[in-house]
Amino acid sequence: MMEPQDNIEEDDTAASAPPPRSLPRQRVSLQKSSVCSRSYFMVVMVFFHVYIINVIALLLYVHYNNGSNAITANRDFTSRDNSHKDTGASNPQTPADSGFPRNMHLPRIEGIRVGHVQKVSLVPGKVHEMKTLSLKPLLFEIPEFLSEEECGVVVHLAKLKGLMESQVMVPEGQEELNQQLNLSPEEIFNFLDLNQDGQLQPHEVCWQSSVSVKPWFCSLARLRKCNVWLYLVFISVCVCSFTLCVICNLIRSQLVRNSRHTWLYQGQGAHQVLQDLRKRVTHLTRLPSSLVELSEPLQIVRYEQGGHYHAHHDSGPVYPETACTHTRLAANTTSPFQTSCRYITVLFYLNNVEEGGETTFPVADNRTYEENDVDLLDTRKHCDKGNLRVKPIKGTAVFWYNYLSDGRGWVGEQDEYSLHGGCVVTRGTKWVANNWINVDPDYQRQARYQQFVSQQQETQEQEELISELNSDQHIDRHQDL
Ligand SMILES: O=C(O)CCC(=O)C(=O)O
Ligand SMILES: [Fe+2]
Repeated sequence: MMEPQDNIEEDDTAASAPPPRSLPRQRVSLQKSSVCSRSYFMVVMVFFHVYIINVIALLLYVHYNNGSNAITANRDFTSRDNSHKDTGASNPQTPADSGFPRNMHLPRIEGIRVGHVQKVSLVPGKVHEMKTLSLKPLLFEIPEFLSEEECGVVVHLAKLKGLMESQVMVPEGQEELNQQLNLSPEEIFNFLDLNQDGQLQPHEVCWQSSVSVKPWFCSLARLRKCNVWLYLVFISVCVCSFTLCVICNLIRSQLVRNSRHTWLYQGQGAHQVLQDLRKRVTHLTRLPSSLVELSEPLQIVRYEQGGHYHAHHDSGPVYPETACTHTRLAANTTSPFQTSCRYITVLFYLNNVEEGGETTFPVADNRTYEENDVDLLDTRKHCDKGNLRVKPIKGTAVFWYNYLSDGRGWVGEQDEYSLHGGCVVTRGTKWVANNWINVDPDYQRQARYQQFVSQQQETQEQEELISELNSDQHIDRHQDL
């Protein structure tokens, strides 16, 4: 664009003939127009560049917006609208025979109002009463869910199987050990996540830091493992010395939980009481049996006198990048974040506790949460300040939803009000059992998992049939406790 102007000037200077009289005026006007063209040119260029920058910005915006839409679409995948398509005809991966209907909706029991009692039929010839204890979380109590004998059988089986410490003390020098072991962030996370719910509660983190400043107690833990006699000497010293006992209690109160537990398989071949219990839970929750059957085994917990479980969520929040422990195998994901995706907790009381040991829901129905300054998570100190406490009565079951509904019949966000814990057992022992129903908030992942399991079962059945035919021997089913 500069060239025409230059040419004009060159043409002017090249003119060798004496300039006509009008030339100076013409030259002045030429110079004027040159100045105008330059500013015009500058303005045009500025506009041109602004235009180009705008176009690039627009393109970048569209590009990234599409990207985030993809993420949103991925998240929406958990919604029923999408799952209709994704698990339906458009998804050849979800077979009709995987026990996972294409339009599965999770029924959710209505609480109506606190104190509302509804009759439920769980076993032939008996009607149970189910009382709404709170709406946030949706929490119910069912007295006589188990008979006295059934409670006895479950406790007996747990004793036979043997219980392990629910939370072990952490040895000192943990960091150096980590370096030696070369633990990945995921492994360290799982290690810190004492209750394995996929998230780190303040107590879990606090416990780690308290360990580092109390090496003396860690030595106690080591001695306990290594030398029973030395440990007994320590225990005697603790019993005799008032000061030491105070410190012991302090440390115990810092544990997230002070209990022992074991797991009991409830599938084919398990004790009839355990199988019956699972069927009853299916009726109670009104969930598809395939979901209940593929959930965690029954967890039995024993608290000695002084035992507790600080307030916690049984399952953590689920983001698109969070994997569920139960569907992980089939999810084809390498996400370091995982949670147990326990949609429902059914808690059974297996004995009557002499004193204490209530299950607390400190923020249920949000009546006192805002006003309280105290640490409501501390079930040793502040159980009485929580909103709701359930007294453990032998045979009673309580159950609640750890997740809200997504409004379309599937699992939504974590229900923060489902925070709960076990108050300290002040006299006697406490036996409880947890039946957790695992559902992946991502419908597609749950579908793939169920498909995966049914394929495995088919292969196993085929193999069993072949080996039966080959050896012509009867295969005894494994009788698992
Ligand atoms: O012991 C209780 O009352 C509650 C137990 C509990 O929350 C659990 O085991 O996750
Ligand atoms: Fe719990």
